[in-house]
Amino acid sequence: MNQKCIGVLALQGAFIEHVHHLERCVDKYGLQFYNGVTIKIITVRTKEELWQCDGLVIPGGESTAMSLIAQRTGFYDDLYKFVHNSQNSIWGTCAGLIFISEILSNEKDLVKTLQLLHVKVKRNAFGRQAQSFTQECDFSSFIDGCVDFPATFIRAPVIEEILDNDTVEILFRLNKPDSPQDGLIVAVKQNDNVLATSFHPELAEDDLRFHDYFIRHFILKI
Ligand SMILES: NC(=O)CC[C@H](N)C(=O)O
Repeated sequence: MNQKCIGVLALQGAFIEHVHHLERCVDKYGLQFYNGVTIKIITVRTKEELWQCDGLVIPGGESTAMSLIAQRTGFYDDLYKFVHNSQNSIWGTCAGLIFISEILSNEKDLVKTLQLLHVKVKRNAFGRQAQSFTQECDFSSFIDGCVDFPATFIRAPVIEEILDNDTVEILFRLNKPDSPQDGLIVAVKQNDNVLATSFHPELAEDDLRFHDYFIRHFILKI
């Protein structure tokens, strides 16, 4: 059977919102638009669940807690192996982005990252919870016609530096004229299997465009 399984890491954080968005993509677009491929969505807490997957979404939450739980439960090594296999597709959002990154520029000792994405990341780069915001972003350079995506940033990280320009491509820089945040890198991809966003597309109510993009381009490669 032509099936792909997408796991959402459920150790900690905002995983259920990703599950719901992915399930709604499957209900809405499904076989007809996904080249006849059946997509199965599962939550991942164990090695057995992980190794069934073709792709893994690592959600937002708290990267310190996520990495600690992964280490304490002995899951870190499997996660490391899984994400470093280029056959698998990985999407990190917010804390998930931090967890997959190679280097942190601040609070380094608090997170043991998976060292997958060749970038340097700054945690909590926009300040505290109170400085969280939602901004309409034009993603049409990589998602057809998507000129008005409501991207929510919650104690979000930014990508301070791309460490390998051959593999990492900047997808989006913040467009905030007259603000010190203008031009900050908040979405990248690495090769054709790793996606990372500072913001939370799973919190865009009734907007499935980002999850559909992940399924099409990273899981199905269409
Ligand atoms: N919304 C989020 O995922 C916040 C990330 C959190 N600030 C961290 O460092 O892990």
